[in-house]
Amino acid sequence: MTSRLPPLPALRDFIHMYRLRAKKILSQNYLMDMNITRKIAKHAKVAQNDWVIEIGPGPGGITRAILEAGAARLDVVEIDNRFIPPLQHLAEAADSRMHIHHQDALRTEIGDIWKHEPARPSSINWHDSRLPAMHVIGNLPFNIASPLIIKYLRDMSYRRGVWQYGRVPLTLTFQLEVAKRLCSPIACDTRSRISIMAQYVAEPKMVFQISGSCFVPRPQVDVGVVRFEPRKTPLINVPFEVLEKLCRQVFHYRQKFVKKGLKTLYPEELEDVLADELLKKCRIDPTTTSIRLGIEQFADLAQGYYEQCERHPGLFLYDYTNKQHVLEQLALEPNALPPRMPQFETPPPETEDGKWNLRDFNII
Ligand SMILES: C[S@@+](CC[C@H](N)C(=O)[O-])C[C@H]1O[C@@H](n2cnc3c(N)ncnc32)[C@H](O)[C@@H]1O
Repeated sequence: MTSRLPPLPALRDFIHMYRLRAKKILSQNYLMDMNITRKIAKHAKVAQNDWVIEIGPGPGGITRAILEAGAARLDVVEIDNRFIPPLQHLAEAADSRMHIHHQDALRTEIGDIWKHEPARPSSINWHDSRLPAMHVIGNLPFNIASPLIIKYLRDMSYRRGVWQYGRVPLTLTFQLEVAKRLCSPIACDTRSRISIMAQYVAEPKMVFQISGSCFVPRPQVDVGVVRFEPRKTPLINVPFEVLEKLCRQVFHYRQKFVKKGLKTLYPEELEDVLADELLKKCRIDPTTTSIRLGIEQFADLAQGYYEQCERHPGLFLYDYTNKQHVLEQLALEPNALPPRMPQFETPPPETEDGKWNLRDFNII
């Protein structure tokens, strides 16, 4: 079922009416084809009465599609003041369903937007198979897509922001190369830090691709639309920041033996001992490469590295590019130990015999 909007000027006319020339500095590439914007809303699974936050609505192509799909409430976050009048035009047509936030998405705590809204859809327990009737959607500017997805994955891992309400799905666009990395399976050239960070806490799926020629102005690259469904239980049990640091160093030398990247986690005097200890404990061949490591091996590495950081205060703060870094001094810093793992309620057993295995997830 769709919700009709009263007659509005066509998107193209909107652009002319409000003189909306794309600004390169804000990576503005508009989607003018309503068939594509409706396809995004459909793949995001927006249903009648759902609540949605849209990042970077611009002239409002996806915004219209979300309203047409029947969203009961739509909050849009847009940084460029030139879009506010056309968005207000749309909001008036949407019969108080739409709310505009003229601000920077990178500085916006999207979880706060609905905090004091009593009519908000019910929260749903993370272990429930159902998802809350809420969505985050955006055709993101390429220049903020990466920091924003990292922020959202971190919030998801801590079940904060909109994820305090349950496993709210995210549907975002990325340049195709980044979309492929997010969804990359093991042993592919596209496998990278972001593949692990996205896949341990969510199930990212590239739902369709959009040719660059569908955007105005046309970007140099094609685009992938990725839908992230948060996992009931993350596949790796260490704080987000610890995994992020481990992955950054492990993927530092993609073509080299994994040990070379791992060594950059430690000060020179400890690098061989601690890298060997970790590899041995995780039963990982030191001559393998990072792209050949499965999520299960990352889970072991992350757990082992976390324990090392607890045993050697200051290690978590160590940065091999900073020549001033000395472990004894870092150990005196207030945050010398890694962050604590957030405590969530124990998940119910996944199978009849109460056991579950990472191999049940087909991404290893
Ligand atoms: C690629 S355009 C997409 C516009 C529209 N969603 C569409 O599909 O046609 C990205 C939009 O994000 C906005 N934007 C850029 N940086 C932003 C930020 N930090 N916070 C919020 N919006 C931002 C731009 O002004 C622009 O409207």
